[in-house]
Amino acid sequence: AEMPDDFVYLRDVDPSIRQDMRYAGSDNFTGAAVPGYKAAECILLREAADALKAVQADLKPKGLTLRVYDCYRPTQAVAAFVAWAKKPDDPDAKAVHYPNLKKTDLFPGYIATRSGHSRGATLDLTLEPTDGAETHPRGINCLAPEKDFAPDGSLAMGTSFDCFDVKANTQTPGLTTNEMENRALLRDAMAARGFKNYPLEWWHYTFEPEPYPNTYFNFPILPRPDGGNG
Ligand SMILES: C[C@@H](N)C(=O)N[C@H](C)C(=O)O
Ligand SMILES: [Zn+2]
Repeated sequence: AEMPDDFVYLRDVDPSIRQDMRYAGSDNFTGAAVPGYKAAECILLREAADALKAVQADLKPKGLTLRVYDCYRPTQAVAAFVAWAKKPDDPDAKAVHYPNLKKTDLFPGYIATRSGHSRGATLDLTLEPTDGAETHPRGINCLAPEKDFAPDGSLAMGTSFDCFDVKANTQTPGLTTNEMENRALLRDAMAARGFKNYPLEWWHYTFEPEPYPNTYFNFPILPRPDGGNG
């Protein structure tokens, strides 16, 4: 299947939004590149991408930029997550991403068996200073204490991305004032342009009303047709 006409590469809509597409490489909870991610590109429905561009513009005067971790997710990738759940733990990936839970506890709350990401209007993201260094350390426990920033240079949110734990719940108790303010900053910036947060994961947002509320797409994420990859 090919990408339908109403999907776009986010890079074509707003190249200033940082892209750190974790499922296209091995730095994710499965420890390997995920099937269907053949390029490190954020793809979204045009309406969602346009709204995200508006969020990015709103944040610019604050010296902040969005950093996206996952956007459209093919259903073959969701199937690969479900298959992953049936295999034994990789101790390293467990220690980083779900130190307190069993794989079977992760579904469907933290990892969906039928994901909104496959409908094209959902994405995972955070905030970071525009002038911050783009670092990408690996293997750090996602619950490790953060000061002002997460290990990847993004704002401290209390956990890093894809931390499957009660601490990732957006309104979890025990956050510092700074972490609560950062989560609220992201939530308010996204809400202003039509995105709704998923209460179990501070990083997960859906543009509403969804253009395809009942359609789950499975076209692969391919390199941008002009060959540009960044
Ligand atoms: C796996 C995580 N990044 C995520 O997106 N979780 C939600 C529940 C989903 O899979 O749709
Ligand atoms: Zn998500």
